[in-house]
Amino acid sequence: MGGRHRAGDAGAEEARRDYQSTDDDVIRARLRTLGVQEYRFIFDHGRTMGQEWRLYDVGGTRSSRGAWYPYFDDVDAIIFLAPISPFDEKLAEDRRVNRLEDSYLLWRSVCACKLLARTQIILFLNKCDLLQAKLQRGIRIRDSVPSFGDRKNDLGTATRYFQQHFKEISRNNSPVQRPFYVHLTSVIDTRSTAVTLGAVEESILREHLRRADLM
Ligand SMILES: Nc1nc2c(ncn2[C@@H]2O[C@H](COP(=O)(O)OP(=O)(O)OP(=O)(O)O)[C@@H](O)[C@H]2O)c(=O)[nH]1
Ligand SMILES: [Mg+2]
Repeated sequence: MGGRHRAGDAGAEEARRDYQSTDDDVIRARLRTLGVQEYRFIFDHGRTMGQEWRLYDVGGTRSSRGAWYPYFDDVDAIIFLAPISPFDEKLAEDRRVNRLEDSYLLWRSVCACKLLARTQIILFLNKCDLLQAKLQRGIRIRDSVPSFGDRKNDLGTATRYFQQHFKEISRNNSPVQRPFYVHLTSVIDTRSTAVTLGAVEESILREHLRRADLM
């Protein structure tokens, strides 16, 4: 599978040569993740300098989820991106399903997965910038999420509320108790994302070393 993806990447590289895109263009390019993308990289600074990291980006649409399982077997950590701005939107693949509800269900099945019982799972509550914009436009959460009730319709209250919900799902469904790692993110903001990823790198590394020590 790796070979096929690398071949695909080579094509994309070809196309990029004539066109000098900025990082921001790349980040905002409206590309859906199709299939599983593998990225290998080596940090040129920091504690894991020189070590290879492998990152697999798996598509989140319902039809892509079946492809995840083989990757769960031997993984140090999972970064689960849950977009929290679409609390008032439906899935493209099933117009009856609220996108936030769908993220809750998916989060629950990842937390409950026995293969991942001892895997570190790091939750990114993502698209906070878009959530903020929606709230500023006056869109009320409780109109789509009745349980939100009379709480203040602001970013801090909303993120705390959603975070609490994800935390409870993790606590109630994980086969073995696990720490709850969460970050509020807007991944188009490269500077703050770099800080978040630094913390994630540290945390994965610490866990990796702790396990190596136990073995
Ligand atoms: N404003 C903003 N846009 C974002 C953020 N994260 C992703 N996007 C944009 O949202 C669009 C769709 O990306 P994602 O929602 O990550 O979806 P995807 O990776 O295609 O979908 P799956 O991997 O299948 O779940 C892209 O144009 C991204 O640049 C964010 O935090 N803020
Ligand atoms: Mg994606």
